[in-house]
Amino acid sequence: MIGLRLGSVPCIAASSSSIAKEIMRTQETAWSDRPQFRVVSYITYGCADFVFAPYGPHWRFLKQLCMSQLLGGRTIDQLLPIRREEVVSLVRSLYDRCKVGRTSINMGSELINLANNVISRMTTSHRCCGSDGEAMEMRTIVEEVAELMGKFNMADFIGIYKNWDLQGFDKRSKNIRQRYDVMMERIMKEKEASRKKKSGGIKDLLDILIDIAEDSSAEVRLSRENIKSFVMDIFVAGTDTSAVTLEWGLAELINHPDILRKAQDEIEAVVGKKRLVQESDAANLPYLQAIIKETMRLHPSVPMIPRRSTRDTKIKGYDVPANTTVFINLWAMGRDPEQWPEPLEFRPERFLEEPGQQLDVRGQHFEMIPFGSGRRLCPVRGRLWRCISYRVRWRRCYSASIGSRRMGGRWTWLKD
Ligand code: HEM
Repeated sequence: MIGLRLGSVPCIAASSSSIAKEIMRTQETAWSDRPQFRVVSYITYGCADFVFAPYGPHWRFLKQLCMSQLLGGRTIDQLLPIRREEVVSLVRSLYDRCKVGRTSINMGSELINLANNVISRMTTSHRCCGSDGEAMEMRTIVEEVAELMGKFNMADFIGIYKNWDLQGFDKRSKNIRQRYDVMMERIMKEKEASRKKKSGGIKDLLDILIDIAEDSSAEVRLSRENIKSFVMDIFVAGTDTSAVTLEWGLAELINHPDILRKAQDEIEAVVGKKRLVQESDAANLPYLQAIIKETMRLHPSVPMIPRRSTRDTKIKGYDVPANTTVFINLWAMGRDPEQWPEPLEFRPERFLEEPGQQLDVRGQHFEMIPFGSGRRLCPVRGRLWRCISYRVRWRRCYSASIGSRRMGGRWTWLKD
């Protein structure tokens, strides 16, 4: 654990599973808040969303909605056909392009499109990568938000910079929010008009949110800002994370043909060659699951989880004042030699063979918490993302022909 002061803000960098456990489990109630960064505050209508909502009654209400309705098992199951259609459409398009000898395909952008389309159709019933300008605008906004949120903003840490926009982040955030607001107003008005005309059918997440906002007996009335910022949450929290994980997984498989072969063998044995893998097959594909865990261990798509203390606490005997920001460093935890023998090796077998390493990723085993832990654990935690896609910081382009050759010239598990 390292305690430091970033400007005027006391911070802790936590890089071991025992400290993560102390913060996220033993002292959970003191550490369930998130730091209020300036860019985030602009973009989320003053933290009216879920991801950055202060820990309190509003967050609790949204959490309960997420678990019971918005991202609950029933909704996720009802929206399965959307995920399946998008995955099949990508696989067909890759296969067709390989067949006509297209030499290189940028898998990073294919996978981010896939993740965007799945999230967009589940949320608003519209594809994100359609030809219309609105779809592209949503994608651009999500990319800009993700980029801005990842930057170090001096105004968050150094008091004298609070009133100056030296890095131009305030201006950019206001511009993004304005564009997003115009677009969401249009989408919501269309949705409200279409809801008047038809009833019944499968509801997307925006339908569910509008239902709740119109429910006069609801414990908390959702405002328009709450709805817009929640939709933004789903896009920002759901697309890049899923896409990055999948792209790293592909990169590791291409670089480890023996592991790829084993995964193919498992799929051929369990699923056969006549159909595509389905979400429901996952439980019977332990080696594939181990590959995904190993990918998340080495390449967590959320490398640092930010939390904030709401009262004075003690961590490992040290006094930690209220309003301290902690960065839980999942990247370092996944590479900790104390926990992982040969930590830099990509070896999925460690999750199947080695005693004590049969970990799951739902926040109970602190050696590896890619979805976080405790009350603020990711509500999806491995349910939805399995079927979506990928993107990454380095090595953006992969050659589909290399992938195909490495798979023995056949897209065996991809082929319908
Ligand atoms: C590989 C995919 C994903 C990973 C690795 C991931 C990881 C995470 C992590 C580490 C957190 C912080 C947890 C904490 O503070 O303890 C989080 C929070 C969250 N994630 Fe995910 N996530 C993924 C996919 C998704 C998807 C697909 C969605 C939505 C459709 C989503 C929605 C959220 C939300 C709403 C929160 C905030 C929860 C809260 O603050 O109470 N995530 N996620």
